[in-house]
Amino acid sequence: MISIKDLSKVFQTKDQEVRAVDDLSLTIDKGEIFGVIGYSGAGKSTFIRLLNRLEDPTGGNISVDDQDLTAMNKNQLRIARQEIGMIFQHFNLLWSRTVFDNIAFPLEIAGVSKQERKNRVNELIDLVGLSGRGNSYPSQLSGGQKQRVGIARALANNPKVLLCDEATSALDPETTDSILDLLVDINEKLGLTIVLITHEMHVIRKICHQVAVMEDGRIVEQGDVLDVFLHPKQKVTKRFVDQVMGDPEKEHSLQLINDKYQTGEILRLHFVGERTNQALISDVSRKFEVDVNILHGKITQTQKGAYGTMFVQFVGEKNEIDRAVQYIESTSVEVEVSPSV
Ligand SMILES: Nc1ncnc2c1ncn2[C@@H]1O[C@H](COP(=O)(O)OP(=O)(O)OP(=O)(O)O)[C@@H](O)[C@H]1O
Repeated sequence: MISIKDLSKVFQTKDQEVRAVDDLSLTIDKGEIFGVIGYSGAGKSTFIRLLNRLEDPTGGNISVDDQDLTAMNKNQLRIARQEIGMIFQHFNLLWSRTVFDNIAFPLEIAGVSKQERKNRVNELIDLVGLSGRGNSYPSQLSGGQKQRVGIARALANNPKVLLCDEATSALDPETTDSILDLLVDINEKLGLTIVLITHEMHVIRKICHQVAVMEDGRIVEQGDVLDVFLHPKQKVTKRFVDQVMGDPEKEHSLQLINDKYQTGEILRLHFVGERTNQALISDVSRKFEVDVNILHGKITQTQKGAYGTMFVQFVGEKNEIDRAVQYIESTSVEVEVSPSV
């Protein structure tokens, strides 16, 4: 769907050359929610602006649906851009226009008739959950509502790709979640490919299928969100994973657990997929003669299922504990008995 090859952007300032994007290659599949995460200065904004040529590359190619964006002239680019919607951190709405007229704007530019515009805008207002607010002005809306207008406007021309430039960074955590839910909803309903940049791992965890970690203009790690969460390789990736998970073993030393709970058996459960912790724990207590105490842990949900670590204590006959452990081993949950410090 999107194929990026050897993409570079060099900014020439008075006294130095900045390689904001440095020889970057990436493939993004159709229908995917693809997140790029990095700290400030990593080159994320430059990267996403290159994807619709708001920024012209110094080198390399970008193809969307086998169309080479980098080879297009202005006129071809104008048409191609109708297939690529974009939303921004600070919404970029037209303040003197109503919600309705903001969303209608790209349709006016595309030469869509008045009646068709009206139908399409009303449809979009409903899709983003702003029914009844068509006549409001942006200044009368909350941050979350403004971003909903931004999303509706970006979707007006039925794009195949939606680019999100730190779309939730200006919003509080609850509003962030509702906007992220809306993006997932749109991705599922419309089969839209979404590329987002962020510095928040929470955003990646909650909605992305794939993640790329960016540092100094390059992708230093990339993969399935769950895989990257489970096996972060680079230091920078580990720091991002710690942002949402903390490190359960650091926070609560195993030694402490072992000292405190000396009866039964201590187990470390590692959730890596579909099963939720509640289902497994209640299954075990129902099926076997063991008491299960949850001691400590953190499980989080990603688009590909639950993941995280949990420490539990099983109390009961050794025989029953062994059977319960065998049962857990037959599931997707990894189990370690008497984990070492
Ligand atoms: N127009 C420009 N002229 C010169 N240097 C630039 C320009 N735009 C970006 N840069 C430089 O390119 C590098 C990458 O910047 P970019 O804004 O893409 O990073 P970022 O990861 O999006 O960070 P932030 O989230 O802080 O915007 C930085 O060193 C920045 O100073």
